[in-house]
Amino acid sequence: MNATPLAIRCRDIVKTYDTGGQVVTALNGVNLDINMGELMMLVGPSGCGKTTLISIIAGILDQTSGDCELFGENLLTLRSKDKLRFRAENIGFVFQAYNLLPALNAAENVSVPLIINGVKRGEAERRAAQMLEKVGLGERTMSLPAQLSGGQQQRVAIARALIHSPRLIVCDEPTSALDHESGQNVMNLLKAVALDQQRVLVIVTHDARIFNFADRIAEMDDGHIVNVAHSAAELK
Ligand SMILES: Nc1ncnc2c1ncn2[C@@H]1O[C@H](COP(=O)(O)OP(=O)(O)OP(=O)(O)O)[C@@H](O)[C@H]1O
Repeated sequence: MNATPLAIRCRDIVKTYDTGGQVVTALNGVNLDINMGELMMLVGPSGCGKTTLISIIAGILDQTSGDCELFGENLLTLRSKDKLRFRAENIGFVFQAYNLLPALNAAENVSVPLIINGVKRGEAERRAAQMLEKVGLGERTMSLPAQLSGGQQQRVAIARALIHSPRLIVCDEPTSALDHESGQNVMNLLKAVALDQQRVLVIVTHDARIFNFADRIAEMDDGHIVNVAHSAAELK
């Protein structure tokens, strides 16, 4: 018996984009299992399909064929309303460009996922302030994004991704806009605050400086997974 429950199960995933008669095959038969409690990195050259794969895992894109299950749920079969709710409850996102709302202060930005999930504004901002404390920004709850450094903005984005306790945290190039030290801090934070046996982290990155934080690294090329390594030393 496998003691580690499966968080993500991808089987024979194919994704084609049809752009005005020209068909691009972005994923060409991807098979991948990711366990609960695991930090999985997806690496590979530009255009190999990393963003497409995390978008399918997170239910933002539908695959052309193949099966993808997230926590035992096949998102393709959900009605769009149920899928939106499932995503809002279960997934947190962290992006390279932080994607904070510039007119909202840090606490307001962090409270957004709670408000989307029906929590009242006052309660949401109280919990957001607590989460900002956890990521070391307790003093900056009222700051606007423009008043924060890149590393601080990324910590606000992490607080926002975690505030509603999602089981999947998806990060697209979370450290590539940061200097080495801020990148290491952000990864330490993600590993310490985000990752436990109830959650799974999937991180798309080109940043070799953070490969050592991964439990496994899936290498992609030309729409395929070509290798799954347990450390940077095993990369092809
Ligand atoms: N919306 C789209 N319409 C048409 N083609 C697309 C679309 N999105 C991606 N593609 C194509 O699909 C392939 C995979 O793209 P994808 O963005 O998933 O790769 P990636 O590995 O994330 O690249 P990068 O590291 O540059 O972000 C590429 O050939 C890309 O041009």
